[in-house]
Amino acid sequence: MTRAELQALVRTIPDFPKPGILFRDITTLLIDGRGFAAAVDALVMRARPHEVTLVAAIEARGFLFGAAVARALGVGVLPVRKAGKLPGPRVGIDYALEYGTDRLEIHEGAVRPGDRALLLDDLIATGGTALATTRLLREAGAEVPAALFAIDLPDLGGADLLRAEGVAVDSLMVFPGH
Ligand SMILES: O=P(O)(O)OC[C@H]1O[C@H](OP(=O)(O)OP(=O)(O)O)[C@H](O)[C@@H]1O
Ligand SMILES: Nc1ncnc2[nH]cnc12
Repeated sequence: MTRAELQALVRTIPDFPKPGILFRDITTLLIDGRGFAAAVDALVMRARPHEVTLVAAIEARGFLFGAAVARALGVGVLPVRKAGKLPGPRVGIDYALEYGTDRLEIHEGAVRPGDRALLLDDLIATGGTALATTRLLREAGAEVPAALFAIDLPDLGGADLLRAEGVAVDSLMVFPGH
């Protein structure tokens, strides 16, 4: 499947969840068996050279790709969760979103010293989520050599911010504009 074919499976919905936001909806891609398989396969291909020991997937849409990619790589998947979901002792970080603020958490001890974590999410916009997750994982003792996204919104600058932190960033689809 070409990049254009994959891109055609993403629906754009204006003014969701707030006026002025062009929401890139991946549910249409997910329910298309060929599209989902093509996206996962392409993410796995990009992930392999980084030789990661763990996939860190960000709640909620990141879980969908993260678990599939981790299984294909033969490594574990670390759910990076929104505040209040994890039952045990946890470490967390607050961050700003394109449309609000939030907090992400992982369990204490979820990362082993020397782990090479691949950050995985459906989309990068301002980069607030990915940057906060990178810092959280690094503070917990992991290296974060690379981050992969199904979609990059380059005009919001998130991918460049993450690269400036020393993370290799790649994505399957690029949507210019907001
Ligand atoms: O680059 P940023 O500006 O930080 O935005 C990207 C994040 O926003 C969306 O998640 P959202 O918080 O809407 O949560 P969801 O996956 O639970 O829908 C998306 O899935 C990314 O995680
Ligand atoms: N424009 C957008 N579309 C879908 N998810 C997003 N997360 C942050 N910005 C987004």
